Amino acid sequence: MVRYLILEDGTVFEGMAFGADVSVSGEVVFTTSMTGYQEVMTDPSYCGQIITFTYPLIGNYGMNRHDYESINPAAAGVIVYENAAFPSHCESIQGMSEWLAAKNIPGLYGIDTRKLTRRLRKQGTVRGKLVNSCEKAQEIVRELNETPLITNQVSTVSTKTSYMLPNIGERVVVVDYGVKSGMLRELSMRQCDVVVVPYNATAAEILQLKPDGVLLSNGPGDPKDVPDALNTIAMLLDQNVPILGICLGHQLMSLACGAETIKLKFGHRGSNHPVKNLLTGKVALTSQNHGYAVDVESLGGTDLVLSHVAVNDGTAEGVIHKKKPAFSIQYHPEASPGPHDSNSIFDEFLTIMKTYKKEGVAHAKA
Ligand SMILES: NC(=O)CC[C@H](N)C(=O)O
Repeated sequence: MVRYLILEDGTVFEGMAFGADVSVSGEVVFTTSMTGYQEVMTDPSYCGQIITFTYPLIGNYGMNRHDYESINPAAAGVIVYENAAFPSHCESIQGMSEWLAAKNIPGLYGIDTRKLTRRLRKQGTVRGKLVNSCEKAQEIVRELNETPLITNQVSTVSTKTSYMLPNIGERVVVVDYGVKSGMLRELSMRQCDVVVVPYNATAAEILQLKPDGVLLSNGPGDPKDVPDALNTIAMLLDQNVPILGICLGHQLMSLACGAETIKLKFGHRGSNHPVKNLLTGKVALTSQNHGYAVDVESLGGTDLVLSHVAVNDGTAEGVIHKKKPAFSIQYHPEASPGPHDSNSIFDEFLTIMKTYKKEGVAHAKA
């Protein structure tokens, strides 16, 4: 069956349908990851977006039981060049198309994904719609131009109630803005006693859980769409609670400290983005998925120091608080299938929590 991608500027790509038979609109983005499509498609940070894979063959090892970043995917749609119709892997339990159909996500294959990607790089990310007929293309283009991007993604993907992943180590409260299960896995592997709370949990509710540290998770959309989080984070900083912010969590912590965020032209999505640690001079390859970034210029008047930069475009990739036990990074140290260069970020967080616990600082005012 034929399927089309219609962009807000009127461009039409004709390809073939796979996955669910529904039409969706969303922000069209591209990822350069060569593997890990199951993790990408289930990462809640893609909520409302149509993901284009630049790697030409996707779906070849099927879908397995383990590689979910969330059980209910939030991505709007998927675009690939070739969709492997006959996956082969001993752990595969389902083909990608079957899985997408079950999750009500439409897919488009057989279009020139290089052409689409070049367009997104040139023009920046655009709104688009996946449809089975382009008869009403003009109407669709008008609709795309008149409808703003959705802004409620965090409340859509965040947990509605708190839950625990009990263990014997440090108590970490994870504020779920759209948390990837990989982050919880990294904390559990380090025996952290994890409590996950909804995105709108108040500072009082978080402090009542007596955290040794707070992890501000990744999540979808514009950080400025979650204004209530800023006050909560500022109060946690004020109480000297050790904080690690990742991706959206990093952007929110930066905003809470008075910095600004900007929208990137076409974002960073892929698993080989080089990041330079300005403190050690070392470069790590990282997995990334973000469309916004902390504005380097805006850090000047704040208590934040720029700790990491993207080698490709010089944008901010991490900050450290000058006076509080808090730091945050834009990339994904928990990345699965990798790279694992930055996995030690979780160990650093653990060290900070242990130090503060020993010195009794974290609970001093709680
Ligand atoms: N992975 C994330 O947390 C992404 C953060 C934010 N939604 C952005 O696109 O920049």
